[in-house]
Amino acid sequence: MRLLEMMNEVVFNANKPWDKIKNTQVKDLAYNSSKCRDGYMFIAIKGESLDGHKYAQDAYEKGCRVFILQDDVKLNEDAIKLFVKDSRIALSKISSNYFGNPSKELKIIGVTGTKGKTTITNYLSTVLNHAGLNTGVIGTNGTFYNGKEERTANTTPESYELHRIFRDMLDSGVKCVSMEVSSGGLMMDRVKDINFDVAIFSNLSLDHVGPKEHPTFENYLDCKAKLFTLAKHGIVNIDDKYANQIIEKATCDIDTFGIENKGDIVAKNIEYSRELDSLGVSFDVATQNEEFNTYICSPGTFSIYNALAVISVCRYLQIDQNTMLDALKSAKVKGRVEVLPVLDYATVIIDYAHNGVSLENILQTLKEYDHNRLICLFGSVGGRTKLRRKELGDVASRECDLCILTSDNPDFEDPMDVIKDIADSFKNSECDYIVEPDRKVAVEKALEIAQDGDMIVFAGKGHEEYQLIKGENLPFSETEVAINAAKRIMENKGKKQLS
Ligand SMILES: CC(=O)N[C@H]1[C@@H](OP(=O)(O)OP(=O)(O)OC[C@H]2O[C@@H](n3ccc(=O)[nH]c3=O)[C@H](O)[C@@H]2O)O[C@H](CO)[C@@H](O)[C@@H]1O[C@H](C)C(=O)N[C@@H](C)C(=O)N[C@H](CCC(=O)O)C(=O)O
Ligand SMILES: Nc1ncnc2c1ncn2[C@@H]1O[C@H](COP(=O)(O)OP(=O)(O)OP(=O)(O)O)[C@@H](O)[C@H]1O
Repeated sequence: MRLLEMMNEVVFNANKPWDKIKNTQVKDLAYNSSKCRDGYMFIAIKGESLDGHKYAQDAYEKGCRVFILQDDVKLNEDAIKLFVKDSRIALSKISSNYFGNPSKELKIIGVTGTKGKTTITNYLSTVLNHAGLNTGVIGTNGTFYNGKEERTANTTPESYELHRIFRDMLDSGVKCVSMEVSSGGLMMDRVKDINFDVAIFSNLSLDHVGPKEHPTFENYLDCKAKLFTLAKHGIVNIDDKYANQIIEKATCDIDTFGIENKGDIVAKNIEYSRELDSLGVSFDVATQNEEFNTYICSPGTFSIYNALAVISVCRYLQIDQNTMLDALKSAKVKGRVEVLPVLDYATVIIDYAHNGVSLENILQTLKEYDHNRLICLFGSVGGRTKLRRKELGDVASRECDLCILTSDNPDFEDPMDVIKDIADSFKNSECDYIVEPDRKVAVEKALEIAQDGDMIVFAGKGHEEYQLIKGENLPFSETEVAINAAKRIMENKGKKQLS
């Protein structure tokens, strides 16, 4: 591709005369020197831990002759150096140009917020695909479209990856993209050159503030709000404490949703239902002109908010109402409040909740259903802040009847040290707990002690199919362990296996 085509709309100074730049061709671009090949352009980024400029020489040795730089670096005479103010911003524009600006031809819906991003994006793709709009998903669980699946390093991948994925989606017939937009992605300008059709705000609570993330909560909020300056239309959860601040910073028109009495669309007459293989909720949706009943097979108030976000998008995109309601009825997301129908006398749930806010949400939600004991199995990641262990321990010891403390990605830390920190929260609590560092044995124990009407939550792993131990992701499927253990238990009780 012509270098100048790639640099379209990028402001730069060059170390070479116009004639030389004008005729230069570039094969591809890379922001990591290890990915550089002969004829590539290298973009040097000043990162959180390293400075990409230090790797320019490495890129040169691999055959790069065009360099996008913020600072000058010493390179051989034949290197073309293009100086920009901010390399990450340049990366975004250059990537979009290189892949032919695919986001302009796709309908892109971005979801931001502390909780609910994965759930809303997946619900959206279920509904839109059901309505005949070929929809791809980008987020924490990876990238999915047309039967293709790709793991990505970030919830919101780097701009180069995003535009590459958009191009492939477009070429394979995708019309619409439902993507998670993390505050980190917004802070690092990964989505700067995306034309969002719709932006959604689910909620905001304290998270991702600290080293290598956001310096302050205000910065976290500002980054989330940025999405509403990149979109044509916004959809906001008006019941959230920070909704008005998001709306004030938005440059697009906004629709709102809420429960009971606020918002352009409102949920009311809420009823919970519990079956062996599902926990659901039905409610009426009221708009200015109409009212209709909705059912979703996910429990609690937060699921209603997630569904309202999806309903708002469908209304904006003019999706047929019956098609939408039909798809919402069965929309599920792997590892998000996923009910495993394995015991015929207790409800077993796998959920990704791995911080205080989300664990509190799921536990309080489950308590709204009739139950015997509420049992929670969980651990906390090793080698990270002890605050998360305390908040998880505090919430679980307050909300549950029994807890099973186990491992959750201990990495290089001794799982028993993490468990001891969590157990501190139980000192002044009436909640009993069992310690079992081996997560497989812990899951088996939890199912063995289950009684009639119990609700058992396996929290933390969600969709993850590994356990991070000593720097290595070792295969571990909580679902598989639970299904096998439950089969044995049902057999021993002389009962028919369920799944
Ligand atoms: C701390 C952080 O945010 N790091 C992100 C960042 O890496 P970085 O640019 O700081 O990388 P660095 O290691 O300092 O290296 C600087 C530059 O040198 C280059 N390099 C490095 C080594 C080498 O040999 N050659 C070379 O060229 C690197 O490619 C890079 O361009 O940019 C990378 C590309 O975009 C990200 O993959 C990476 O995310 C890491 C994996 C991460 O964990 N990030 C978290 C904080 C994050 O982004 N999370 C959000 C979800 C949370 C939220 O809601 O905000 C997400 O969207 O995933
Ligand atoms: N709207 C919501 N409000 C509060 N909690 C929620 C909401 N939706 C889901 N949850 C809870 O948070 C957990 C994570 O949900 P989800 O993965 O959809 O959020 P996310 O924004 O993608 O989170 P993360 O950034 O941790 O991946 C769920 O398993 C559930 O327990």
